Amino acid sequence: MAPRNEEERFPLWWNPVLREAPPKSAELFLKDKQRDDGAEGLWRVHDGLYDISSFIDNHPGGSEWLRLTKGTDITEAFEAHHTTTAAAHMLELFYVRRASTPRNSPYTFHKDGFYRTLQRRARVALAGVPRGPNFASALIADLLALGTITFSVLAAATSSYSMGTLAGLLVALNVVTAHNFLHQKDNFRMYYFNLSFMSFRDWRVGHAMSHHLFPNSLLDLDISMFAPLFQYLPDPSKTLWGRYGPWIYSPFIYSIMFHGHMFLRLWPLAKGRIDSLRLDDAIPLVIPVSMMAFAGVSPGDAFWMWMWVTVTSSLFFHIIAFNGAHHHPEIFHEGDAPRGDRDWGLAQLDTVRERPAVNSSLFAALTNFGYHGLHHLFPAVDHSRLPILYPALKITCEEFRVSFAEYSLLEMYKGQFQQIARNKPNLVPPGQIDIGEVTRHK
Ligand code: HEM
Repeated sequence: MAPRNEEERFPLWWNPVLREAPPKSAELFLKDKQRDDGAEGLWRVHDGLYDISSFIDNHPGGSEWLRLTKGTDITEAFEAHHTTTAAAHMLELFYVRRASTPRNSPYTFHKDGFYRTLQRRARVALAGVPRGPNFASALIADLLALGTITFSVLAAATSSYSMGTLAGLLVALNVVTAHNFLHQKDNFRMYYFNLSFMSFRDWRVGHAMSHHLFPNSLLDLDISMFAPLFQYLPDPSKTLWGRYGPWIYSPFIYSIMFHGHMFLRLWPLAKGRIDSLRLDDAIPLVIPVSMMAFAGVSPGDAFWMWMWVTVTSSLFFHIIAFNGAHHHPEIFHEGDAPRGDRDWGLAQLDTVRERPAVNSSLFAALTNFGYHGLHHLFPAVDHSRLPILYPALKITCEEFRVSFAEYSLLEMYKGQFQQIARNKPNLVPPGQIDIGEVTRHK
């Protein structure tokens, strides 16, 4: 197939008529969707409008998913989060009418397409298997949370900034692990995420609804929120500084990002908007309060050690997160020629590369965004259960002649910076690779 022409290539998701600027926050992302999705104040799934107001508080996944998404098209979220057919059957009870506009999203979920085929196989593989954490997954998360507090207290007690750095590493690993839990039905381990000053609530929108469902596009907040500091899309208008500056300033920016979240948490307070704060926004205080309570240090000493733990954890977390599975010059980003088949599942695989080193154990996967392709395809399934789905993924990839490539950690680290430097769109769509080149998961 010949490379697609300019009009077909760009924009794929981004409709400049509808939006003046990419969304920069979870709030804006939802507002844009409410305006653009043709959901008419209800919930849109494919071309149907549904009023699920009466179901919000009974939703087995938790009420928040539905409350947050009122007035938007939830097709991708709905398809990806349910591994049984129960939700689809239940949805019919709430049907109101057909939507009057076509869907804004380019993605499809055809009955015999890649994702629906994989979903059917995944259902068989997961029959009788709980979707939530197994013992090991829960234990890893709990021990990391406990380790975070223990080492923070030890750092304060010994006034050791090396110990504080170790505590920072544990916070970072704890937060990446807690990310597994915020995708699932409400559970207490999702609160571990907030120890970092980030909020699991914001991540349920900015990460679960935006990045996960529209990866590497302008609707992906992980892309739009960090521009112009980190410009991942292959935009020909990038400046030399925009392309190569991150090679110099990344570590500094990574280190202060948690403080950025702290500022965002405190900003409503400064403006007297106490009602916008939730009880779980106070979770980061567990660290300094534990330092004072168990190490007996003064509030001032606890504060400075806490700030150090926050800086180091921010650095470690963002090294892991930014250099994860999505950015490399060979991976599809909006602006590149897209695959002709707009199946949602294929779009996930086109924007992810697996890293065997972080798929080598459950601990490595939980703390480094491992099993990433499957995690995107089935976000509500605990990481400990995902390996069960590899045979289904492999067969489906073979059937649809889809490559499922694996890169080394180093390739991905280098690739992330090379991707920021890339300003020319790839003209050859994903899916043009010969199946013989496919690297398969064992
Ligand atoms: C924004 C859209 C939605 C999201 C993100 C979402 C998320 C979730 C999550 C995380 C779970 C727990 C899954 C598990 O433990 O395996 C779940 C379960 C469930 N949800 Fe939703 N949900 C959404 C919309 C809906 C809607 C519209 C309905 C039906 C009207 C629905 C019905 C159900 C049912 C019946 C279950 C339990 C069975 C199953 O997991 O398949 N959900 N949902």
